[in-house]
Amino acid sequence: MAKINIAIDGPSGVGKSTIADIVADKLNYVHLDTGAMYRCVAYYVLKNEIDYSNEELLEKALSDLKISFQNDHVYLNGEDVTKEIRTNDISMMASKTSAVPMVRQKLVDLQKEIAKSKGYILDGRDICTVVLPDAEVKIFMNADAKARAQRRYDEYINKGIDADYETIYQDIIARDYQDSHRKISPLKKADDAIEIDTSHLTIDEVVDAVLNIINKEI
Ligand SMILES: Nc1ncnc2c1ncn2[C@@H]1O[C@H](COP(=O)(O)OP(=O)(O)OP(=O)(O)O)[C@@H](O)[C@H]1O
Ligand SMILES: Nc1ccn([C@H]2C[C@H](O)[C@@H](COP(=O)(O)O)O2)c(=O)n1
Repeated sequence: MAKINIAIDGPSGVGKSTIADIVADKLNYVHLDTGAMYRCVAYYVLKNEIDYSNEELLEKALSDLKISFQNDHVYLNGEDVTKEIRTNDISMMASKTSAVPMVRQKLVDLQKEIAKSKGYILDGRDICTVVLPDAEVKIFMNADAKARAQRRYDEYINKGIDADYETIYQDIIARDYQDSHRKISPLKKADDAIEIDTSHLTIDEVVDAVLNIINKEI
């Protein structure tokens, strides 16, 4: 069966990467988690104490970055940063640095290059609107902020990570605001994307809903 490209956007913690991973496995597609790329930039900026408002310093930093994915692991200049990029500090910094035009330019170009051929599922904030506006399937996943905070809280507790529901909820609200109010490529539903509200759906139900949409296209 001929492969297509699938674009998924949505706010923080809605389940984009969980669903994209499962669907990619079922269809034998490649999942590209674009949020992980923005997280790598944030990690590099924080680790090297780079003033990202200084264009010269930022340009040099971006030219030094080599991001790669292998077996569900994320590598930054050869270092496995899979766990390190998932902290709350990195989430908040990624939301800030992703609003900088030079950062977006570099990562969007890379993402477009990677998904030049078919068989990719990309998830992020601007995939349907900017990165893959011609994708055959475009989905906007949404869920109530309280449901998203509860899921993230449960995830941390299950992993044995200390967590406070109220802090997670406030961070989600802050990140939603930043990601959807920035000047360049803000998070928004593309006019032609199909919206799925996952607030009251299980992971399996969301996977089924996504597969139903895809099956109409392939
Ligand atoms: N429909 C669902 N029902 C219950 N839990 C879910 C559902 N979808 C995802 N989850 C859980 O919610 C958490 C957040 O999911 P995930 O990391 O995939 O979201 P995301 O949209 O990729 O987040 P981010 O944009 O912050 O990276 C995970 O613990 C995941 O297992
Ligand atoms: N296509 C994308 C993907 C991510 N971002 C920004 C905004 C997020 O707050 C941050 C981290 O992403 P996550 O891992 O939570 O999906 O990166 C973006 O602007 N565009």
